[in-house]
Amino acid sequence: MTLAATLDRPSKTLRSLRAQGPLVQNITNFVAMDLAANTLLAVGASPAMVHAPQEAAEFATVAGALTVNLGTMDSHWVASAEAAAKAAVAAGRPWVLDPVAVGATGFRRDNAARLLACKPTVVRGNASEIMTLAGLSGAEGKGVDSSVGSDAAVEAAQRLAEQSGAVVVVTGALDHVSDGTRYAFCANSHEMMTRITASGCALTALTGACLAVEPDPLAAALHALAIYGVAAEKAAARARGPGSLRMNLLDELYRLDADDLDLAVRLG
Ligand SMILES: Nc1ncnc2c1ncn2[C@@H]1O[C@H](COP(=O)(O)OP(=O)(O)OP(=O)(O)O)[C@@H](O)[C@H]1O
Ligand SMILES: Cc1ncsc1CCO
Ligand SMILES: [Mg+2]
Repeated sequence: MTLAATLDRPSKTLRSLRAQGPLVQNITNFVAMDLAANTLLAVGASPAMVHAPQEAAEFATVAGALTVNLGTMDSHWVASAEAAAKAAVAAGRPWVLDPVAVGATGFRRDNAARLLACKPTVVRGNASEIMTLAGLSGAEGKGVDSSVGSDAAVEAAQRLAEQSGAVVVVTGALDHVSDGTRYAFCANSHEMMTRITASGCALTALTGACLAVEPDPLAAALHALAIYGVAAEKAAARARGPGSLRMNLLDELYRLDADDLDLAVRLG
């Protein structure tokens, strides 16, 4: 399958990110805050971790995009996230849902259902999470990690996109994107990325940044995967292990040349 010409140039989105430096609000987990904020800064965006019930919704009307990650929620944070998501939608701002470990507990399933009802622009998760949200059983994750490969969740992604109206991203060895009608994948990445906690959560934050500068949500999600995947490959090539991979990932996101990106990316 050949990719539409509008989708196969992630350099355009990277250049827009650097030129516009979008403000991205993140209601994310305690583990991910540092990596997600540094990922956004490295590509040229401005992160703000704003979750207090007194301000989360107000801030969502000002930020270029919102991301909500259900990794370490409590009931107060869920209420903040729901209010912020509704405010973002009312203000015409895109928002991303990351349903961390949604299959693990009833609390997480309830939280994800409440947030899905607030119409996310993009849902980004691993294969177990996307299969659970699509109502397919048999793939309960191992806590926050997936128990199956991403290829097993392609149909679930399409089904969830149709059900929810969101663009759905499933990450893994191949990263898949569906809006229910259109489909694309990104093959760039490195297996060692699974040894860095919150590497998916940081990608969710980057997806928010891309949505703030690219109006087509499928293109924005795919280009976030491309930018992140190419940077991850370059970072892994020089890494001695997960510690230096994490450091190199931020360096490579910062250094990534837009023309090199289009040459290195493997999209389909
Ligand atoms: N088997 C794999 N081979 C190569 N890259 C992978 C593999 N699995 C995941 N990745 C990459 O790792 C990153 C995180 O994806 P993953 O599916 O692990 O997210 P996640 O489970 O939500 O992570 P976390 O919860 O730790 O934030 C993505 O960039 C993805 O492409
Ligand atoms: C390890 C962990 N636990 C809750 S959220 C999180 C970060 C990866 O999803
Ligand atoms: Mg995750």
